[in-house]
Amino acid sequence: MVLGPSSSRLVKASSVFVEKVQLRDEDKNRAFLFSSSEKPELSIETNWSVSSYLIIGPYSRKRFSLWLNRGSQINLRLEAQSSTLNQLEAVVVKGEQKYEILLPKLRTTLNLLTLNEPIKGTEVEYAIEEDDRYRLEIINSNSRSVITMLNVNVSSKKYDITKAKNNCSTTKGNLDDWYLELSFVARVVAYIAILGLIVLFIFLMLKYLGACDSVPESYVEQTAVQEITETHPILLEKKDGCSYGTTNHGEDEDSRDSSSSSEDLYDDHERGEQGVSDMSKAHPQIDLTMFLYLLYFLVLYAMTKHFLNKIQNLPQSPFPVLPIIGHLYLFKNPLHRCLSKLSDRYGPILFLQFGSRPVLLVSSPSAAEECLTKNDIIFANRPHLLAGKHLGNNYTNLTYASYGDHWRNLRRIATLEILSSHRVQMLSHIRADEVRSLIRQLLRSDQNQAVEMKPLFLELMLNNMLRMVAAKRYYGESVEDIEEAKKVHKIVTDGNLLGGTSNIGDFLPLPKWIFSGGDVKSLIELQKKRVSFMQSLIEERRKILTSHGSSISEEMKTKCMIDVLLYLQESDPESYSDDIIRGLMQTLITSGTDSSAGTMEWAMSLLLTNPEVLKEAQNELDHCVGHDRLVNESDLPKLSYLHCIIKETTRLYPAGPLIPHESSEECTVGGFRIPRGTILLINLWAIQQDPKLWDEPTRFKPKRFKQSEGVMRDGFKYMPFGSGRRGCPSENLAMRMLGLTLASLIQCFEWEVGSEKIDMTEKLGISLCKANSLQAKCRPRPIMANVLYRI
Ligand code: HEM
Repeated sequence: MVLGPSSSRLVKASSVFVEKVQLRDEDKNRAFLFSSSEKPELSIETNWSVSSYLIIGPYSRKRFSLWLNRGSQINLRLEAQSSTLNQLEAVVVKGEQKYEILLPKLRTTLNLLTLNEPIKGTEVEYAIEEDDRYRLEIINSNSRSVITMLNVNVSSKKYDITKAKNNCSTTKGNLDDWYLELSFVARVVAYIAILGLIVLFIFLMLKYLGACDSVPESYVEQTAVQEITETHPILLEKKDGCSYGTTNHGEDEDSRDSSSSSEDLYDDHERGEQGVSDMSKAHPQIDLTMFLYLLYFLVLYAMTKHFLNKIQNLPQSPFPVLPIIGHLYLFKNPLHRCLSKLSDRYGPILFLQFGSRPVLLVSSPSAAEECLTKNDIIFANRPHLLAGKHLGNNYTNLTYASYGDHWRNLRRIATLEILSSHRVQMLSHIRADEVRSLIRQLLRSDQNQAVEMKPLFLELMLNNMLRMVAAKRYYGESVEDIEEAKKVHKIVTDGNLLGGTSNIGDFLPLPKWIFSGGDVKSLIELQKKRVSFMQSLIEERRKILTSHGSSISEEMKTKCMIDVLLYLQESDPESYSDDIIRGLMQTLITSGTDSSAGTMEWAMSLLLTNPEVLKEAQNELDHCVGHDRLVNESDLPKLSYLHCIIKETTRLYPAGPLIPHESSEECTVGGFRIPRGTILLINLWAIQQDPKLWDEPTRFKPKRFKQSEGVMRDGFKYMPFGSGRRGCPSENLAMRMLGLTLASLIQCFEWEVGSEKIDMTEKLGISLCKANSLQAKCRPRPIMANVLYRI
């Protein structure tokens, strides 16, 4: 919670439910905590003021959060050079979740000192009408940084704590946000007592309904009446007296009896109908009983689960958790956004139940750090899901394998033999070739027609990966076998589609075939095709290598990944079996194509919606590379603005917005107990757009990364490639590919939006991609004509 200098905040906690309140003050601001059985009066008034010099960058803002109670007054005074003052603004924003900009009570302009350039001031005053969090924002709309003097004068209303009992301490005179943490220890006894009362209440209700319920008996009786034949009603009529024909009653009665048979029949028919209508009344009662039983069961289950979580010291969990489906009823697509909302509401460490599977949802850098450093090995497993079983070769592929010797061996081969800086550098000609081929394709396209970008980026990445893996390209120029290309395209796109879909059967404690029979069939079919395609590539390379016999050169042995691995297979057939080679090929092709192609598409979409950023990137390229040659990979370190663009794109649209891991043993996160076998989801998307960590988090502002050039991580608040043991092994390759492609497209073409507005809707498959593909128009830049002519 936020506090400010000399302020007080009232927190209500019922002593029935709360046993203890703890205050954590990690920044050592020193805060007092008082407890009182009565609500204290808001009657103390204190004045405090702070003056501070601020340096605010161009088009940016500085913010400070305070807690103010109703009746407080806040006065802000800004002083700055007169030429900048008009573009400086101070506002107060109210609210913790929903923001509301307050209007000042008073606004005056002051004439102050006169130096070389006169310093002028402006003053605003606000009256606070509600206890809430308030954010002071100083907005600089100048195109240059400004130095400003900010004076804050607050007349603050505080609660009178003279009648309070316990306390602990503070005072700090600057304007930093003050975050304290209050935790409430639940009074378990109170919860159990209430649970008992609810159970008793439901039980009594059921009992009461049962006692009043003569329906079941009459229901049976009436059913009997309804089933008998025409003569039976007369028999029934005599049931309580004597048997028919042996009566002692008088004649009248006899005659009435005999003559009344048809009436009785009619009466009984009516009674029969009565029975039917009673029966129809009985149904709602039965339904109600069933419903109450169900409700009783649900409440009991949810409350028991809730208590157990508290008793077991598990993190907070949204209430209620339902039997069988757990919290699945809460989710909708896209999952990362939905989970982010849950974290906003319940906190950054949440314990969820995806059907029968426990899930730890983490949405803060500190909790992510705890999972990926202190508990790195414990969380180094991946969750076992259907896709991993069928597409991951029974969880033996690098991405799906559990942490252990097998995974270590695969990871070693991938990082040393395939994705090492040396090998990535050696294969730079492939990337350059493929990017040039993309440019040629765009040059041939109709300039008045919009081009769909995603298929082009996918083909670029696929050709690139297939050439690295098997020295073979499948698309575009100089590809003869179109049918084969289509087949490969389908295998890869189906893999992206099915690999990214979560199956409900993964989470329900029921046999998988009930919910995922169809999905499993498609996964098995697809995997068969993938295995046969990968094996055919291995055989092709094996044939080429054996045909060269011992005359094979060092250069040939390292032409592509399969060659390197087949060569290693000779000396260590077990570590480099065909199975392992196939698995690695599959992993690289699947992990490498969609993530990078998707990021390229996001980056181009963002550039087209922010033409000033595109222009600045083009200027940088013109300045650093010029117009006489095409940009190449060795230029990338000089292109710092382009690097910021890529970082900002992966901040807003990380290819893996939810990083999935699983715990192999019990551990603690944020002081909570996390059981073994818990799926960990780090909501990277939520962390990278957290308003507490990022200024204007949803805006595309590449310059925010200007200070951290060259690095692709900022602690645990920005890590698009993950972190720790299971972090992406291909960051270097991906960054080169992204950098070279975007730089070439920006250097060679002028870009325009293809349709009126670019739709930025997200779709979460194997990676986070655009729901609707980007359509863009491009014209070759005349200034690059000489280069493009030769390309
Ligand atoms: C923009 C491009 C990319 C992004 C943003 C990205 C991001 C990620 C992330 C977030 C993870 C999970 C990290 C974790 O679990 O902690 C990951 C894992 C992985 N990535 Fe990437 N990736 C990209 C490109 C690539 C490429 C081009 C390849 C391969 C050629 C690749 C191969 C892998 C593999 C094999 C893993 C699994 C590692 C393991 O489980 O041990 N990625 N990536």
